[in-house]
Amino acid sequence: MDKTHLVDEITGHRRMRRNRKADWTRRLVQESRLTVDDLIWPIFIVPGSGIVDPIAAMPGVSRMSVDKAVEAVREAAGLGIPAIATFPDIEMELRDETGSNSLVANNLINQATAAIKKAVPNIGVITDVALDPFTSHGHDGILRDGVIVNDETVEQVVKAAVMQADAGADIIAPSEMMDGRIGAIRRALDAAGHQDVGIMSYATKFSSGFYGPYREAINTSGLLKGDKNSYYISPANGTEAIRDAALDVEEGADMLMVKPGVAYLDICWRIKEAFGLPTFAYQVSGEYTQIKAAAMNGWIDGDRIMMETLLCFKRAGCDGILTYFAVDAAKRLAKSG
Ligand SMILES: NCc1[nH]cc(CCC(=O)O)c1CC(=O)O
Repeated sequence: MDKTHLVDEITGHRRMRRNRKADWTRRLVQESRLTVDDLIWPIFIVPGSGIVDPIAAMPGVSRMSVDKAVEAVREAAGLGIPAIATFPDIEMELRDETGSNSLVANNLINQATAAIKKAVPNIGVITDVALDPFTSHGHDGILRDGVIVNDETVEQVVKAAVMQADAGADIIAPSEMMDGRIGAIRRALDAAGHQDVGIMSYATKFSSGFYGPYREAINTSGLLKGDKNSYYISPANGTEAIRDAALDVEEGADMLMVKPGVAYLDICWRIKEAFGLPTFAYQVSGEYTQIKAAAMNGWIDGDRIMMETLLCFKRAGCDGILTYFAVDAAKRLAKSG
């Protein structure tokens, strides 16, 4: 039997492979593209100087003292990366029940912001106001009688946000998922003269096992009692996530984030469709580590999967990605011209 004829009968004139036949056709029809402009690089800061301390659970990622972070950020800016996000790993002695170090004007995170903005003024600095790096229990808010208290936490987070803006932060990114925080932070920033400081809301932050290596990086895993289910969103709930994001939009968020990333691409798509705000995904520590670990075993092509996952965020509607791969991906993008 004539095999060509058989295919023709089934497909008619519709042959999808025509557009895939050569490199030039594939380039012509490519829908989504990843560029260096899409990348935000999260970094970990430690006290001291001259320190580059590898994080065991995140091969290729290190905690850096402020001086080393400045050097690394200068390199990132040179590669064209538009923004970084900072997370502090502070001394255990400074952590307490209420995370009071978050309200010290020249704490580690604010020192880092000031130094980075001074040395590399053209890179955007995004800071988180959650209390987990500062609390002795590893929770994102203030713990009273076993409960993370919402309004009291918001009050503190608002003050921390203003201090971060005073230190030079360009965008405040609240990740602690307390109700009402976006509006409260917006009002406080405006009252303090920081009208131009933006808010990237961790609008939909899911209660996820993918955060494991991050908690090692900032040394909260040993501290954390219980889970974060009373403030993060259940991985089962997409519609609830959209409602939560809607409130953040109403309260004045400039940008929205979905976290974690790859397992939540449906949320990215829904958020972008629903609000049209600049939408970002956070490819979190566990996602990074999965790829790295498998690649180190020779089981997958790590670079290929890095680029593939980042491109998939773009296809899912994201305007950009927070990723520990940012520098590696930027280098690859520079090479491929
Ligand atoms: N405010 C907490 C916070 N800030 C950043 C991350 C995770 C980032 C990552 O896993 O890469 C988390 C989650 C958590 O520890 O519960």
